[in-house]
Amino acid sequence: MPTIEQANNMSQSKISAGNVQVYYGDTHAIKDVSIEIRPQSVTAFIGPSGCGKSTFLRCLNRMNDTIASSRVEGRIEIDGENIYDPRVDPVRLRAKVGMVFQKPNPFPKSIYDNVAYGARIHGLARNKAELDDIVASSLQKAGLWEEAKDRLDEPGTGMSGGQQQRLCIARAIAVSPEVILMDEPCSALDPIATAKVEELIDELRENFTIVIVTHSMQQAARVSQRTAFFHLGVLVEEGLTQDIFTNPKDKRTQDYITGRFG
Ligand SMILES: Nc1ncnc2c1ncn2[C@@H]1O[C@H](COP(=O)(O)OP(=O)(O)OP(=O)(O)O)[C@@H](O)[C@H]1O
Repeated sequence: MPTIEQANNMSQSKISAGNVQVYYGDTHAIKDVSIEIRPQSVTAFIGPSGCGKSTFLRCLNRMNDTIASSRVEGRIEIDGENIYDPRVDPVRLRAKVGMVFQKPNPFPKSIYDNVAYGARIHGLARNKAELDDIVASSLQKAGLWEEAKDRLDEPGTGMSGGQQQRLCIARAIAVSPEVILMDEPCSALDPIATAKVEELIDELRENFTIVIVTHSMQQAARVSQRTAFFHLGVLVEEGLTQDIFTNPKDKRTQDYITGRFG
């Protein structure tokens, strides 16, 4: 029987993972990880290099399927649906669970076409006017409309690094995802662009469930409501961000947040 708190956690979950193992060939990269991720909030994954944060993040939209040597075991459900069910189409899953990467990676296309790309593939617009609306509203939600509206035909790659990352966020938003996974989205950005993306993450959580991998504990503290600390492939502890940073339960978390390793 789950405790009342566990039951509450379960009923509030957007993503529920149980006993997840990930292997790369013989390397056991994720060891028995179970976690509940809440909707409309930001969950940060932190931990020293190589602890498995990105590997676990990639499990949540089956990006690991693209790595031949990787094998995922255990249970991962989004809205109660097993995302590893063979009937699930990974392309549709990745529209529902979008991803933003470490380095901004706009397509070598115009700003407009970068944002319109996924909407076209998934047939989300019936005509040009609807596509225009999707592009405009996605750029607005990504906080990029003012900077982009007069240069929609220019290449996305001609924007600054911070603008390119917000363009990639607009591209992810354009296919109406429910979850956005971010793998160190600010690591290639300067402090001003980082602050803009962090502000954006805070706004986006009203409408999306966000999971962010970050090397920066300050960033985790600024943007997330909950934090999960990974070490050597194990999820050591997960909880309210303020508790993890001020009153961690596990000595390994304490050592990491006080800079004793990592
Ligand atoms: N494509 C891959 N093939 C083989 N092993 C991999 C692959 N990707 C990751 N690993 C291994 O899995 C483990 C976890 O790596 P992962 O990149 O998930 O960690 P991380 O915590 O995100 O690290 P970092 O913070 O440095 O990005 C490491 O031992 C790593 O070497």
